[in-house]
Amino acid sequence: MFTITKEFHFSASHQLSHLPEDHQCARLHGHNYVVVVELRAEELNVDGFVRDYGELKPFKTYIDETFDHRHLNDVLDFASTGENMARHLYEWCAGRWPETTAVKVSETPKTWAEYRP
Ligand SMILES: Nc1nc2c(c(=O)[nH]1)N=C([C@H](O)[C@H](O)COP(=O)(O)OP(=O)(O)OP(=O)(O)O)CN2
Ligand SMILES: [Zn+2]
Repeated sequence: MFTITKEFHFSASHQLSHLPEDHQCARLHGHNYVVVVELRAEELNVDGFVRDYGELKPFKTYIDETFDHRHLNDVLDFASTGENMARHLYEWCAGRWPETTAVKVSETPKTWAEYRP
């Protein structure tokens, strides 16, 4: 089994308004997000790739245009927890690249949320 990963970055603000008022994440704040997409294949293609990293460029475009320097509450119809973001981004990738196996999202240098169905 072969596994490849590629990392993407964006900066955004959000507010987890469903949390109690005294929760720090209920306040408006921002993160420098890191997203890692993982793809797997039993066999390599004729180029020796699981998939060319360059083919993931539309994901960078999607992230840049949809999330970068935006307020996530304005662009998402679900609460922007790391877990929900990871699932949303996994579904976006898996709909295009069937080799997608997981997406991880980091909000801070110490935290990671992963969606792996
Ligand atoms: N399971 C989750 N818990 C939390 C999420 C999340 O998405 N999933 N999000 C947040 C906050 O938005 C943010 O990520 C901050 O989290 P936290 O690590 O608690 O904050 P600090 O960086 O201030 O933590 P320190 O331990 O003080 O460094 C919260 N929880
Ligand atoms: Zn946050």
